[in-house]
Amino acid sequence: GKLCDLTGWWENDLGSKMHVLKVDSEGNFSGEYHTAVSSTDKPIQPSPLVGSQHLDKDGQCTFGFTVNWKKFSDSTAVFVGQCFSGDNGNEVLQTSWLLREKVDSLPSDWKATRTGHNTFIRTG
Ligand SMILES: O=C(CCCC[C@@H]1SC[C@@H]2NC(=O)N[C@@H]21)Nc1ccc([N+](=O)[O-])cc1
Repeated sequence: GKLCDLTGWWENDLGSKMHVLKVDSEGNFSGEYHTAVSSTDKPIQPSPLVGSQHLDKDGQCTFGFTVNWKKFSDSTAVFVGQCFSGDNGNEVLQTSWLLREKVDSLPSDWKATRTGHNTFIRTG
């Protein structure tokens, strides 16, 4: 089957958009994350992402990437997931994420990490 190459534009169930610029021969990639939601009241800005994927021939590769929200919030998200080719050939990315916000002190560390999941499909 075809290689699962994450290059391109993706949209998730929250309406966030991800642009993967280029996947190199090692599976490393970079891009930009345009989140549709945030828990900071600062204006949302596109934020850089870096990640890596497997380049399996069956097209159902696993991957991970990190988003640094440096432009508008002192927090970091990591996503891990797998690409699945639907029956109609459409690719779906099933992901889980951890979102770490910066907290003021160690006693607040317990409440600093959120987790969730997002599904992404390619945008036209
Ligand atoms: O809000 C933020 C930065 C934006 C996070 C967007 C998350 S990433 C996982 C999920 N999937 C998406 O597409 N979008 C959401 N950081 C932040 C978090 C917490 C606090 N806080 O003060 O609690 C402040 C800023």
